[in-house]
Amino acid sequence: MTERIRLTGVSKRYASAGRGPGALALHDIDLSIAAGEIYGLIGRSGAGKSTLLRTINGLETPTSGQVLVDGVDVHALAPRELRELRHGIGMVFQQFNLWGSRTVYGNIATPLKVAGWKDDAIAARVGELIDFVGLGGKAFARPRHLSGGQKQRVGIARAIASRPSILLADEATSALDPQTTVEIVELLRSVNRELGITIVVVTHEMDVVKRIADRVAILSEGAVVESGEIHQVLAHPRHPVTAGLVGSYARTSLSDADRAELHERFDGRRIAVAADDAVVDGPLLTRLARTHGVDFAIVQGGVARVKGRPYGQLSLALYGDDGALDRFTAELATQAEVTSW
Ligand SMILES: Nc1ncnc2c1ncn2[C@@H]1O[C@H](COP(=O)(O)OP(=O)(O)OP(=O)(O)O)[C@@H](O)[C@H]1O
Repeated sequence: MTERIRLTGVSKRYASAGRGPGALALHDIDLSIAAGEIYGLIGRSGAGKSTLLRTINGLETPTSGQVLVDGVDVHALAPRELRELRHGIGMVFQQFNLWGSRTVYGNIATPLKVAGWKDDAIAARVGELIDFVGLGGKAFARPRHLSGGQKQRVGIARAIASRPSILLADEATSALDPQTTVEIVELLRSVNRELGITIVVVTHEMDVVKRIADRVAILSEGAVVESGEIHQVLAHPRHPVTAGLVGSYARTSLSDADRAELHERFDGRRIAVAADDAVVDGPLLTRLARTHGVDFAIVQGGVARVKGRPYGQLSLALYGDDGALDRFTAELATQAEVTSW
């Protein structure tokens, strides 16, 4: 694995408006992002996601710690070197940040002009990008005549115009409706797959990281509380903040209120089974139930998939005699994560 971005012990405290210390936006962040992957940073509003993203291209300076991009210490660079580094890092924004007075062509061409490209090279590159992002025929439209999704396509074309190796996406789909979000996520995936660009996606939407990320870090109050491969994190969240994000998204796990209510209705043996491959990609539950003479009802739960692999939870109420229930539960537990509720 070639490491593209590494953060070591990164903390950021904003200057306070008045007396006393300002907000501690980042606390001792360690993160490693590989070349060619899509890395998701998810967390609630105020968790520090944007601040973290902006330390990568030097828009924010950490109070302490180090940010390396391709081994180069971003915050030790002279201004001219930093400008150079930024040519290799594109960025897209929630509100698109297009120049309203310029056409689609003008928006995409501007960073190339600034970088000193010749006019004919710019024309060829912009034409190519307009096709790549699916805006054929719109070259001379102004942003006010474009939909949100089309504006973000321009934003993406502009961000990748000078062939960066990294793209930072700060809530790039948060201003879009669900269908347009899916389309923009697909475009970002093409940027990653076809152009080999490493992408860091900041979002508060679980559905977005689930669709796009290879790996994910969960931020809470300026700290990374959990990180790992996307399926692993969704299927087996270890931190309550992660479980909260996954649970409220997939609505699979029981809240305390659900549990209290369901306990009144189901006072026998109650188990929750993680919706692992073994449980939902085959007839394990019914087979074991038949073998051990047990019946069950699924009282709540859900199964979702990430990269084709299932995750989620099924809450069951079991019916049968104690010995049969013990044997059923014990055998099930050898193949799936089983808890009682
Ligand atoms: N320029 C600033 N000056 C002072 N405090 C700031 C500044 N920018 C952010 N903060 C504070 O730092 C913390 C992290 O903010 P940040 O914008 O990074 O979080 P976020 O997870 O991206 O949230 P959101 O999705 O709401 O933007 C918050 O407490 C915020 O109020």
